Amino acid sequence: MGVEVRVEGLTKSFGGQPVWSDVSLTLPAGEISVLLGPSGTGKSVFLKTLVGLLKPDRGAIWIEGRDLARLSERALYEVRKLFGVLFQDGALFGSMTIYDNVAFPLREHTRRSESEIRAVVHEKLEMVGLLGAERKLPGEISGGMRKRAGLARALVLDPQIILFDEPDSGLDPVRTAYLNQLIIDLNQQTGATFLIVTHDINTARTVPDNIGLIYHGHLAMFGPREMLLSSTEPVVRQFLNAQRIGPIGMAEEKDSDELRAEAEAGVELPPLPPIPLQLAPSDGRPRRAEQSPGRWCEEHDVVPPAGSFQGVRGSVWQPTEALR
Ligand SMILES: Nc1ncnc2c1ncn2[C@@H]1O[C@H](COP(=O)(O)OP(=O)(O)OP(=O)(O)O)[C@@H](O)[C@H]1O
Repeated sequence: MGVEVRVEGLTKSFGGQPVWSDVSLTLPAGEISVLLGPSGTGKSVFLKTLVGLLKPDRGAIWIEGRDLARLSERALYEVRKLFGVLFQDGALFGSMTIYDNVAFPLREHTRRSESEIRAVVHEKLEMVGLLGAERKLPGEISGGMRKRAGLARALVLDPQIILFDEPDSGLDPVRTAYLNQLIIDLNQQTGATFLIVTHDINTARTVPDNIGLIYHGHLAMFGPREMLLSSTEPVVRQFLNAQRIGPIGMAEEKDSDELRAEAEAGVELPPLPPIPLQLAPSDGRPRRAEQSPGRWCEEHDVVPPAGSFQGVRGSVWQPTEALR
């Protein structure tokens, strides 16, 4: 089962320039959370700070009673084993086969024999639908397969927390749909706590249990999926509708003159799109943190956007098919 990650008042700057300040949120154990935000707002920096690759200026990251921000390098080395990270491009070693790439953390961090390693590597490659590709080099497989290989490598130490940095970047919509289903199924199988950084609105709307939005150096919002998807905050509406109208500009934030001009021109953001159903696991069982659709809205007296919670849930993922 995954572990809770509690972030309190986290601030990170480079050369005196804050990337984001005072970020507080809790990733509930075993749930899937998504982090959204315009480009350059520091989402990757946030993931790197969580895993201890970057040190925050202030604040705490509580995991199992330990504050990662205050641990020594040695203690951090141990805590890092709780994490699996899927970097944007899979971050595979180009000269190593897929098998050796996936085996790498086991050879580095454990004393397992080669036959034990083989069993784990095969198990994880099977989980991501890559059995049969072991002898290939990263350059010989597609971008989607490289991401799967990166994911298999992220899984070999049985992490409690898995961080995904834009898993869908560079993938076509069909591959993105396969990958999203794989993410749901892996969460179902492993019970680990997932945090996904993505720009894909469809992923953000259907995959997570919780959503956060970083904007203008702060965490604008973080909470259950329905809270964000029904929010009337202009920045949320603009982002979810992929509009130019609203507070987010080309170079991050629009100034007050630009916003006034928009208001005077009478341009308005369109209403929020309907809230879709969450993706369902392929095993036909409910998601680990399943809530009935519309429950959060009902409990908080929020009227969801018209047409919400309609349609058919889920799809069946076939690993062998995904390889082709
Ligand atoms: N090691 C570093 N040293 C100095 N500045 C850095 C470092 N890493 C990131 N930055 C800066 O921090 C800011 C946030 O970068 P980051 O890559 O986290 O944004 P992002 O939200 O993930 O962007 P995108 O969505 O485009 O991937 C950028 O201005 C970047 O130049």
